[in-house]
Amino acid sequence: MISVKEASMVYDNGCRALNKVTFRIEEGEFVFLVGASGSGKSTIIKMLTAEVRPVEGRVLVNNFNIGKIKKREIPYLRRTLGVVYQDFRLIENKTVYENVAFAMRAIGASGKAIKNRVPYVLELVGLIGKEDCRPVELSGGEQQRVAIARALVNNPRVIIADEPTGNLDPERSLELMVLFEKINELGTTVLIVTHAKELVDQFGKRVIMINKGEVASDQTGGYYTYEEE
Ligand SMILES: Nc1ncnc2c1ncn2[C@@H]1O[C@H](COP(=O)(O)OP(=O)(O)OP(=O)(O)O)[C@@H](O)[C@H]1O
Repeated sequence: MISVKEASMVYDNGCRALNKVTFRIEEGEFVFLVGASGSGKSTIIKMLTAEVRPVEGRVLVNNFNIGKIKKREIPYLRRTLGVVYQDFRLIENKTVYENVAFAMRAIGASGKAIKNRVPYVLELVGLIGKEDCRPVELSGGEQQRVAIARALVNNPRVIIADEPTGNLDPERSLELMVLFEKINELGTTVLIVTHAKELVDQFGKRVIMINKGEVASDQTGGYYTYEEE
């Protein structure tokens, strides 16, 4: 569960990126986070992953209090979150299988657990047959699926994706959103930052719109609009 209450965030240079932001995301929800460039979406993601801290207000993520979290607790917070970035961030000299298995090894999973789990997530994201490929041998959409498999492999409670379709064509973007929907149906909470207006409208999910560091609207049902400055 994610609970953000009256949270503000100010960068070191004095830029007030978030101003008294409030929203709550329950277990199992599917939420789009939208807003113009510079409105504060990435800052919200950074706050949820404890890369930055609120200067006021309260932010709870899966029972961790981000304002008070100790440095040594941050890896445990992050294990409850699977984060997917626009630029994939895969390890270039490892295969698809190894990229995903690596995330399990990093938290000390047994060889047996890895052998059981990795094929399951690769099948879930539609990458069976690509296990031995290196990222350079894959399309953009396939690379993004590897990133999603890696984010999912440790069974996080929440998947957070920052512009996951930013580098994909409309057809691949739609397929990717369908995959996120499937992951959500299997029980994982999904939070997606996106500029892909058509997709957001098409899926009819809850949409939180950020404008100049504040929540401008929070409603379910798709259609949204904002002015790019
Ligand atoms: N490291 C930083 N130091 C100082 N100011 C920053 C930093 N990162 C972001 N900002 C500022 O904070 C505000 C919010 O930025 P943020 O990256 O959260 O926006 P965004 O909605 O994710 O934009 P985009 O859609 O372009 O990725 C902007 O005014 C930006 O200039």
